[in-house]
Amino acid sequence: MSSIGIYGSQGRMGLAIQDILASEGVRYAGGADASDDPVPVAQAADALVDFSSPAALESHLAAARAAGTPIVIGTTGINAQHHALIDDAARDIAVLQTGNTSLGVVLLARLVREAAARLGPDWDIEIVEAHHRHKLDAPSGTALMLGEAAAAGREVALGEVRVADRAGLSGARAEGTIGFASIRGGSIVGDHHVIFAGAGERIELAHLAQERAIFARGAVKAALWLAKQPAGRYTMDAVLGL
Ligand SMILES: NC(=O)C1=CN([C@@H]2O[C@H](COP(=O)(O)OP(=O)(O)OC[C@H]3O[C@@H](n4cnc5c(N)ncnc54)[C@H](OP(=O)(O)O)[C@@H]3O)[C@@H](O)[C@H]2O)C=CC1
Ligand SMILES: O=C(O)C1=N[C@H](C(=O)O)C[C@H](O)C1
Repeated sequence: MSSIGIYGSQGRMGLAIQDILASEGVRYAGGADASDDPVPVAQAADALVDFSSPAALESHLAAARAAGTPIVIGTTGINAQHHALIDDAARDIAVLQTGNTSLGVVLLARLVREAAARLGPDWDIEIVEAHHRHKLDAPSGTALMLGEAAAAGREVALGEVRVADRAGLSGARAEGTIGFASIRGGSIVGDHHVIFAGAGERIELAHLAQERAIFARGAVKAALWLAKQPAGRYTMDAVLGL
């Protein structure tokens, strides 16, 4: 039986993953949280999942690398420096980083890329996400992932067209930009709408998460798949065979 260790084990996602391990036929190798040493769990597990904090990413990657244990990074709010750390670790171990582990969102990103490629820049792209009141980062990792998909469809770099703040006298919308808006409230698990607004018509592609178990199942599936891969950086598309 394969075993999985969890960084962020006592958080919302950590507990959701622990809830489903037995039914997925997986052994729990233990977890680590803010005040714990990440090394023992890395040594005990066949694969790790990280749903904790960007501040912990460097030490979690170092522990996984030292133990030679593959790791799924689900933590969001990560920046270019974090991505460089992930690329570096992926020279020695298998690492999968994703803003969303659900099958539905991975497929949605495909559809967004396709729509963005077929609709010209006169179709404005806006991404609206809604999450629970406890979420720390914005835009969500998923919104950024969908933005990357839209930008890839248009063959532009997201960093050059991204607009995340329209407070104040922001002026008319610049053609070709991709806008982001974030809503926070109550217990919303995670909603994402990608709006393609044309002249006189609009297309909306959306994913509505109704329970955290969808992310937990995807994370476990990814970890079991990753445990069999050689060193390298992977995405959920590969896990799901898309
Ligand atoms: N990719 C995906 O599909 C999904 C990603 N997420 C992302 O996962 C992350 C966690 O979300 P969620 O479970 O809701 O958050 P929670 O705040 O509920 O849990 C975070 C957990 O991480 C631990 N933690 C915080 N800081 C550190 C640290 N420095 N070192 C080790 N552990 C730490 C906390 O431990 P302590 O309590 O001791 O501080 C806590 O157990 C977020 O970034 C979120 O956006 C969430 C859902 C799906
Ligand atoms: O913090 C959350 O809860 C979630 N975070 C991820 C994100 O930032 O996109 C995934 C999911 O939407 C839930």
